[in-house]
Amino acid sequence: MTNKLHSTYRILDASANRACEGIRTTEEYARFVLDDSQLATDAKAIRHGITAALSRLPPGALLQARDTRADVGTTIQLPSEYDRQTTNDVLAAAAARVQQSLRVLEEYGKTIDAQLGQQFESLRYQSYSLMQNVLLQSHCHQRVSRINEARLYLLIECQSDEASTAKQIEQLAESGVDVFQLRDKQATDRELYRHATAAAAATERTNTLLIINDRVDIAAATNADGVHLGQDELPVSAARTILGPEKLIGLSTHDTQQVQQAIEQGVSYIGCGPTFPSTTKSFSDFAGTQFLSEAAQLLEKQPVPAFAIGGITENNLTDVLQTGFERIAVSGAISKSDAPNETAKSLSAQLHAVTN
Ligand SMILES: Cc1ncc(COP(=O)(O)OP(=O)(O)O)c(N)n1
Ligand SMILES: Cc1ncsc1CCOP(=O)(O)O
Ligand SMILES: [Mg+2]
Repeated sequence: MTNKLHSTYRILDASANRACEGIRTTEEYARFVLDDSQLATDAKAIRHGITAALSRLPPGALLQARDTRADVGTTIQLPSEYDRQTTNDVLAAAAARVQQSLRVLEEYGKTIDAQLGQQFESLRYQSYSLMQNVLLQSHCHQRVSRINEARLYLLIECQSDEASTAKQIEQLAESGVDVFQLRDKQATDRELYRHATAAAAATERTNTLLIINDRVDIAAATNADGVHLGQDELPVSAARTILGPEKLIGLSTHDTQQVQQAIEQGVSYIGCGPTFPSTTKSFSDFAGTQFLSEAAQLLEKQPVPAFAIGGITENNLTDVLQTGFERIAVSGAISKSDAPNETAKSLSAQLHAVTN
């Protein structure tokens, strides 16, 4: 074997191993984090495709060329290779590894035979769509687990400018707010769009969620996590058509029949109320704590995250918790407080004390 061919085989061997390891890492994520058998099967098919492509080479050629002890690359390590905080960091690193190594396989493969290069090119394209689907599913999965874990949900308006909206989110996220809903009935479309864009960046930085009130279009056009709909607004199915499978859809409910229908429509969460008279919205009828108790019972058998809403404050939170609800959505309690961050901390602590 010529020296040139020997080096090429070493490159193909190392890159095939890296690609297969990266795909295997993705496959485990699809299988054990996402519980998605189709994505796990797609990943496996790409791994097998790599093995099939390499079978065009003389049997044992790659193994014979392997010389790990003489490989100068095994000792080159960057601090970033050890920086993995979450399973998503692992997935992102694996995705980058797969794409780089398939490109290397494609380029060096071409020097051996054009068809080998083509096979790796096709596997690289397959890996792009696999990674895209896994990442989309992973976003969706993260949103669903965040809304499940959320306890304190805050409705906010656009502040004087986008930076102030973002700052408000950052401070209140630090104080325990898990979900922010941008609800501003006065803002123009352009203002709403700009503030939603800034708010989405702030919720991403703080690992919280951003929901847009009423406006499916703004939720779709920005990086928001979803939309909140009322009973007279766009049907859930229509919002789902616009938003696709990965965004959250919340629905307001005022009686148990609406709760049952919301569950059947596959909403991501529900708002239940109004519970008490509110300082930010006026109502003629109140579903009250009786409705919360009935809804809590219904939700025991068909769990969907549910947030009690309407006039909830530190003073009446115990009445809400007694109904079996463990999540609340508020506006006035925090936005009209003299010390919004302290109020948010106190509400969050009380809510977490119930479930911990
Ligand atoms: C979490 C949550 N629950 C209920 C509502 C009320 O929504 P809706 O009935 O559509 O009324 P408006 O907010 O649009 O006035 C909500 N916004 N959020
Ligand atoms: C939008 C909305 N829907 C029911 S109450 C309410 C306003 C927010 O609630 P509060 O200010 O009373 O906490
Ligand atoms: Mg509405």
